[in-house]
Amino acid sequence: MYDVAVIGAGFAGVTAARDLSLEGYSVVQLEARDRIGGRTFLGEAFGSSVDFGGTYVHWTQPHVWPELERYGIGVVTPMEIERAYWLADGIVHSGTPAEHADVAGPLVARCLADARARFPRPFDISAADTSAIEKETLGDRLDSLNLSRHERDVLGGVLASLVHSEGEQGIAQFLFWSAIYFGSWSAFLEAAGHLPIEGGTKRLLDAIMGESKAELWLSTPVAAVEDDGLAVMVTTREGERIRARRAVVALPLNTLSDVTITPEVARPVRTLIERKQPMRTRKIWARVKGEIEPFTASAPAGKHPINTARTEYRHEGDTLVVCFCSDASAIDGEDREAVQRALRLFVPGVEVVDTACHDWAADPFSQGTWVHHRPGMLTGAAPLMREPHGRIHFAGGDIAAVGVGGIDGAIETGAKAARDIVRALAAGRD
Ligand SMILES: Cc1cc2nc3c(=O)[nH]c(=O)nc-3n(C[C@H](O)[C@H](O)[C@H](O)COP(=O)(O)OP(=O)(O)OC[C@H]3O[C@@H](n4cnc5c(N)ncnc54)[C@H](O)[C@@H]3O)c2cc1C
Repeated sequence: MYDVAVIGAGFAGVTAARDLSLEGYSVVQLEARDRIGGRTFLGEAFGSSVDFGGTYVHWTQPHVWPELERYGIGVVTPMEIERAYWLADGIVHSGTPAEHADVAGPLVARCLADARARFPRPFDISAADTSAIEKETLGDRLDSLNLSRHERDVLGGVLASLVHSEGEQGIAQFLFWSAIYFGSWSAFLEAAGHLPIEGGTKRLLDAIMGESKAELWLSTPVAAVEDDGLAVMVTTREGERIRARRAVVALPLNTLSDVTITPEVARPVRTLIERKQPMRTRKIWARVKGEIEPFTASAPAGKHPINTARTEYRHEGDTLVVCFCSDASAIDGEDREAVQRALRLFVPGVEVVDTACHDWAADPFSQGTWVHHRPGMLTGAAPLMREPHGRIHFAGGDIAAVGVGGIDGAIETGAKAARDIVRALAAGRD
């Protein structure tokens, strides 16, 4: 019998496995894919390495930053952006980033004006009454602002990299993210999407794994996790059974309905698992010919197949552009011509040489991208999942308390699960 079975080897799982194994516990880590990293994935494209999933970190993020410092890993300085394009009311506008901010800033401020009042102490979600906003979707909020079509498109464009479905995503998570950054959406965006890890996310994962003493089993999807009152029995899809004193379930929310959890979880948690979280976006890398002028571009969800694009790196005389598409089904990321057509709306004549992407929505071991909670879930079911369920401890960026939706949150929850287990086992609570 192992002390702990950790299921999933994304950032949450590898953090939990490292921390527990360094405390002297025997740990087995079961991962469905043939690689670690989950929704972060440093892959090969254009004769180089690019991150197909989670990428950006920031020094204001309290969990990932100490990890980078622990292993002496830096971040990449982003390319200075010179031009902004934004699609509004059917017309592409352009200006300097400051001119775009002047147009968009007041609209974002109106949309998220109550962020700090709703979440005065973001680490304590019960600090204020959130019941009203937890019934509200992003679409409800946009409708309530009485915006002109032009204004709604400008605002929709600023939010677009984080939108799949205005009618399904709760406004609460937008307000929460803004509140973490003292009510400044632009500060949140800078933290969430600016600084890639030098050498890619795999470098940090490998550093964590290098210290971990856990036994890693790749290509081992788990089918069931049962707390039988004495210990936890983990059953793989192949039928192998592994017994442990405790288990960490560090799986994407959208895959949890494929795993039988016994005893049954609380009803709100079951609802969260069954309804899944709605984010089915797409991230596409485009190699564009030449060293083009550094730009950002935005279009509201549903109004263009590419909703945000940004020049990211120079590469052998060309430029790598990262694109986010609100709806994965709206564009085939492998279709060079479709990507070129979509980018030409913003930058006429731009020549796309090659594209690369990973389909996170169709991937059975993610079934979506980063989490965005439906109304009611951020302050309802997610906090319940952060508490131990008998000997089973859930972890993952999808249920994080502060870093919800990101690498930082994955590390936050992996470390918390490890602490909870160390405390429980040290107290003799098997
Ligand atoms: C396109 C994209 C862009 C993103 N951009 C950013 C960003 O810039 N910055 C940021 O901070 N975050 C970003 N994110 C979010 C971030 O990547 C995730 O929040 C974070 O990596 C989640 O880590 P995790 O360990 O909770 O889950 P995951 O990384 O999903 O790990 C879960 C693991 O469980 C495994 N698994 C699934 N089912 C089973 C099973 N049945 N049995 C065993 N194993 C199983 C999976 O294979 C996976 O390895 C992005 C995500 C995507 C998809």
